[in-house]
Amino acid sequence: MAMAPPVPAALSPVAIGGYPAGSRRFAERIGCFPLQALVPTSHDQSSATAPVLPVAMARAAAAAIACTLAARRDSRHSSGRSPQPGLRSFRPPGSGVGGFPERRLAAGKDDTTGVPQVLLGHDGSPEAAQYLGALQSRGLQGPGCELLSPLGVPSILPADVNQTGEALGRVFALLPGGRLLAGIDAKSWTLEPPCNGTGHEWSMWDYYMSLLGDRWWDAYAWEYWRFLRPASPERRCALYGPGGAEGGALAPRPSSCSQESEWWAVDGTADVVASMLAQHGLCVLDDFLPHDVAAAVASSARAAWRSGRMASGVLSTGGRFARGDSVLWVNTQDPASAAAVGGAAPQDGQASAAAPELKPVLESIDRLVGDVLAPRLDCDSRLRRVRTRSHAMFTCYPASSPEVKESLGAEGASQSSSSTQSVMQGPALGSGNGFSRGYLRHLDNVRNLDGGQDCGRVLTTILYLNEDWQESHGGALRLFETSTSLQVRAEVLPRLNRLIAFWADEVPHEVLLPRGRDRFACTFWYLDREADPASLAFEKAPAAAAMASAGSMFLD
Ligand SMILES: O=C(O)CCC(=O)C(=O)O
Ligand SMILES: [Fe+2]
Repeated sequence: MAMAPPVPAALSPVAIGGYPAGSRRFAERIGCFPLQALVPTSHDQSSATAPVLPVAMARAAAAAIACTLAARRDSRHSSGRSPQPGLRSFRPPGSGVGGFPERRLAAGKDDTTGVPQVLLGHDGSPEAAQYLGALQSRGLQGPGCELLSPLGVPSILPADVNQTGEALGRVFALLPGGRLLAGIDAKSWTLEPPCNGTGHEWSMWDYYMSLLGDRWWDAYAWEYWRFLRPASPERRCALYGPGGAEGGALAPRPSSCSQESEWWAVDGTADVVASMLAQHGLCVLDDFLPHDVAAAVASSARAAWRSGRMASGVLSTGGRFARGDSVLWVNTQDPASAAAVGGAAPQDGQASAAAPELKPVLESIDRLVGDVLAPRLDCDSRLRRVRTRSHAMFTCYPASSPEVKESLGAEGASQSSSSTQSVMQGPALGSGNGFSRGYLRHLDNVRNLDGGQDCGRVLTTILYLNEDWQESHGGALRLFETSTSLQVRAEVLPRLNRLIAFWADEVPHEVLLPRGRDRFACTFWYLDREADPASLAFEKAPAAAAMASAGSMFLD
């Protein structure tokens, strides 16, 4: 992989634009590019390894922006109002439409010499002009910085948007080495990571993909890498112990409990496990089950995969590229009756196969949730409201071929000049065909997000099923902090008989690409809604237990 050219000192530390909180919907409305507009800054740990957006792509994206702006301008002129962002209105770059000065962009295209050269453009709005002026006064000036402004494109923003004071215009820039900076301009110049694992984010990338074809991946990866931050020292120390490595066991079985099969339910240990969930939003238990129980489930999952019964994971919104797993919903008993209601094919979440080996697993996980966690987290009303459990979902993330070019993975990270920074794998995407083989950052329940639907999921629990899984096999579950989307909270390898539990509505996470091995897991969700064809009553539900101890006559 080509190293990113050194960041010219003249460009640092200037940050351009970014999405202020709340502007995301607006971004969708005008079909903006989700690239953050920024220049590497001194506090950016990853800039040394941030890949360069390929020049060809930067040019394509810039031309696409210009085309979109021009198309809007034309249609505003003809219809008198601004159209919705139209994916179809895009004309391929190079067609010379849109009045974008290709000539000028070309001047920046082979600037890998380190001579600062920044080409800037904006949509002609006074705010954007002012914004650029301010940038220039902060160092973006001189012979290396050429202003392409205005482009003759009037502001695309409808008056009501201006009144919100959020979004003011648009600026884009082509930086040395082909970095394209584009974004919605706003009053705030704060740098904010672009996304928090929402469907909105995925729709944006869908849009982006429709503009850029397969090259969208470069942009995604670029932006991802740009913002990715390793877990904070405090979190690492609390989760893994001093000097502990990511991917290790978080709550190892104490040797004094070695004879217990449910060692985690023993009083002192149970307290540790519950406080881990309370403090960190997740808990991880190694040797969760007797080894042969876990091994039986693992072979059942592998058999399901080999038999071809697993189907591609389903997403309800956006993100055609977002997940690369195959899944099979299973139940402990013959699911035919649930699956074949009215002869219809089973829906997402409805079991379509029986896996009797799951019975002891379910009993243990129910015990963990109902008897260990719920009573100890009594002050957290989320667990008290749990009533049902989803069917179990077997997943397989098929191995990416060893030669998958992970241009943003360990190879890129190892070029980091910082010895304190760990080598971190790139985003959950396979390169080349633009499709994920992992699962891009998401939340299992988006109910806390603006306009997000509540799917009832409270706690996600996953049992991993891969014997001898090493770090070199990739495939970690990467969990992020809640509010800072690319700040890593923890990374957990999918080792056989490891159980993880985390809050479904609070912990964004992604599955990184497995390398050279298929990756198997079994997931259950605990829900705060009534049983339906995709879920079963959870007998150890804290609410039920409380009623039982109170001798409620309504308990059935
Ligand atoms: O398998 C994993 O580690 C996580 C999968 C996941 O995030 C999901 O299915 O929602
Ligand atoms: Fe998930």
